[in-house]
Amino acid sequence: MGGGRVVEVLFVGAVHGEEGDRTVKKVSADTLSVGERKFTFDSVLDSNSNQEDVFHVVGVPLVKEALAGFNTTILSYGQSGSGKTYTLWGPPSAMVEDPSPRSHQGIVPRIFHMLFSEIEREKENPDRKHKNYQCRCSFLEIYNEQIGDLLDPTQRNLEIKDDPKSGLYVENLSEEYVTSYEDVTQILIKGLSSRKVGATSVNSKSSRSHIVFTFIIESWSKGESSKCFSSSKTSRITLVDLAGLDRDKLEDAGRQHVQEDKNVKKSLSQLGHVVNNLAKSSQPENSGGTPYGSSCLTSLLRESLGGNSKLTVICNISLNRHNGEILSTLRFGQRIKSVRNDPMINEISEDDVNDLSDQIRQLKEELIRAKSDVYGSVGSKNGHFKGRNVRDSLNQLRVSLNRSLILPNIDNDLEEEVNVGEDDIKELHQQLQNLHSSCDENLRDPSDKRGSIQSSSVEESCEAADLLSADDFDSAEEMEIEEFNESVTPTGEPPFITSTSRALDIRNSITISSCIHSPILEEPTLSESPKIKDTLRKSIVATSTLLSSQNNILENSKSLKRSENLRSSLQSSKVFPNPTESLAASLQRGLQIIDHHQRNSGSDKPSLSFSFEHLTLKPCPESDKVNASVQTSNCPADALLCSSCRQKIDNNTDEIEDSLKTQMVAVDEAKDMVNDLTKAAEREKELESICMEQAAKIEHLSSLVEQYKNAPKNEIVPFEEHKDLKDMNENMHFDVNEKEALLKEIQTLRSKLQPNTAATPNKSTESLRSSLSFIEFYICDIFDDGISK
Ligand SMILES: Nc1ncnc2c1ncn2[C@@H]1O[C@H](COP(=O)(O)OP(=O)(O)OP(=O)(O)O)[C@@H](O)[C@H]1O
Repeated sequence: MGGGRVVEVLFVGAVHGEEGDRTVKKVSADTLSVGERKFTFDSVLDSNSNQEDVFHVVGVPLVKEALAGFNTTILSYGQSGSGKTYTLWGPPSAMVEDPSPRSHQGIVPRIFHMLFSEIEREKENPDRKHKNYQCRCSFLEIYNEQIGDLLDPTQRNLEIKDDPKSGLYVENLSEEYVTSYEDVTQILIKGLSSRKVGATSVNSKSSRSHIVFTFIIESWSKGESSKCFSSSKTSRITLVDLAGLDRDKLEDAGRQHVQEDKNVKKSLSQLGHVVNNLAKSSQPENSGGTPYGSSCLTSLLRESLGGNSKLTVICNISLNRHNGEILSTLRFGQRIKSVRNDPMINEISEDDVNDLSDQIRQLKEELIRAKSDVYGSVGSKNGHFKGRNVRDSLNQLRVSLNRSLILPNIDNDLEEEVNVGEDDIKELHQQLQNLHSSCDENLRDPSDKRGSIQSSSVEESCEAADLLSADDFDSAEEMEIEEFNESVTPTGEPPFITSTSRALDIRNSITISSCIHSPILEEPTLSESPKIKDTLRKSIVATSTLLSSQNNILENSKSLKRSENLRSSLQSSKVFPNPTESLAASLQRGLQIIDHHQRNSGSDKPSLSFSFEHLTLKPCPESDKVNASVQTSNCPADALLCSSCRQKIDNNTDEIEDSLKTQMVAVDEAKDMVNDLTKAAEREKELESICMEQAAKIEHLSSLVEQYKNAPKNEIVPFEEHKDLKDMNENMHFDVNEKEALLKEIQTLRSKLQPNTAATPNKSTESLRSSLSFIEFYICDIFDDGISK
């Protein structure tokens, strides 16, 4: 037994005679035997001892402990008629007597006689004249599992309430302030006279209820230099007289008696459960599963059993009772002896209060600042980031990241096509007509071998070109799809999707299609732009989206500018007399259009973008054109190009694929970043919640300190509130590790935004870095200047 945990068990009673074949004997000052079995307690008193002896063993230590600031409890336990009431209170007639060794006065009046004597002595002590006491008491009984007020018998069936500040209390239980021993004895007499009594087989005035007398002492020591007090102590004395069990049934016991007996038995059984549980766990912190709430008695004794109180249990036995009852009482004494309580001096010093007061003032100021920062209506103290909070910033960050995630998606690149305007298309149409004219000229030269080879094809192409008009573009996309489907080979591969066409396909702006449906096109004579044939009208693919949004696009100054650029690009194109050269040039222009468009559209979007500059094809030298013409027999798109161009396109396709891989890496990084930021947002939410909790604590602490500092000294402040102050003070601090963790998160995010991070666009990077800086600022603001200590 140590660490301030004290459970004293005394044996009090008439120890004499024999019970059956077993003799009950006091063996020593702390041991008794029942037959061969020995029981050791802190003290054993027999019939040779009187009330004064019991008081010296139990009462005197209690008074000293109570005045020192400890909570104390006496629990009187034993079978009916064993002397519990006699030991505690004594006969009513003796209550008003002056205590004397010979008096039958119980230990309770003796305790209060001594207590007030001590208080008076303290007051008269010139060294301690600044010490003041206030005492108040209550008296209740638990009868048939209902709480009644013994000082106001009209108050029946009172309820136990749980207050977060002061703990459990009995609602509406009257309290009497007392200033003298006489005051207390009057109250004891009044309360005891109201107690339910009845006849048992061994006690004509047996107590039918458990009674609890509670006495609270508060003291203030004034400091020499202080206007208030230097320390305050509060202690509670709890005196419990249990109803006794009567195992012998009275023959004429009525229904009421049976009910009383049943309730007494039940509540004592639940007390035994609680004690067993506490004895097993033996550590207050392990008493979480203790069934205190199983009865009114155990609920009210929560602090006395395993809590903040010094506990004394008086086990009364009478040899007139059954052997089993004696053993039962002794076993209870043994079990409760191993219960560990955790008593402490309930004191609060002026320094504590001043510290708390300062802390509260500081916290209040910081809370106001933190609130204004969190909710952002007035901005931070430095005037930065007005009207924003961290979550807003994170949301913006997330939106920015999402944009970056979407734009590299190849499937969505159709948007790039949309920006080709109607005028651009018309210009292209004009370009085709020019090519058509060129084609006609070639046809008119029969001496040109290449021209004759090309003739049928070109004728077909020219027919196609004739059919091409601006209106035809309305259905261009649909036709493109149909054509593409038709051109898929039995192996499932589009026959003319070469490396070049794949590269173009990626850009989705120009599609090179072959003329496989025309036998003419089987000839290697395709020397014009692929737009010549009707099915090739879709060589420039204008999506329906594009057409439907033309007006909007044209109204947009940027789009208009792009259109103008495109137009001038097209207008500057010359018509090539040679069909192959013309085709190559057409391809080149198409690529230039795409390139130009990509660069322009990329300039106003913080998106990832491809550079197609490296894909631009130059017109082939004349020597290569002849070869190219020969190679067009199977009409694959790349077959229309020279070998060096093809090689270049192949290489470029690889570059695009590499570029795509890079974009995918960037997408993954961005996704990781979003995840990280989501976590950071959740942390920020937790931080805000901590702020709110802190606010509640501050409010409460503030009211408590104000109460202490401003209340007149003759007012009573409940003890629980002192304790609360201490507890809250201990829990007041923020964990500085939280700040470090948050800043580390920010650092990690920032490292992902370094300029060398693959494919992260500058504009987005700047935005992200700015957001991170704001979050970092916010965290430092909260922790460094704010609530942390
Ligand atoms: N040590 C003692 N000296 C003289 N009389 C005693 C002593 N102990 C008990 N008595 C008397 O025995 C009777 C029963 O005692 P008491 O009422 O205190 O028992 P109890 O344990 O409180 O019983 P119950 O549980 O039934 O209320 C009383 O009349 C009391 O005066």
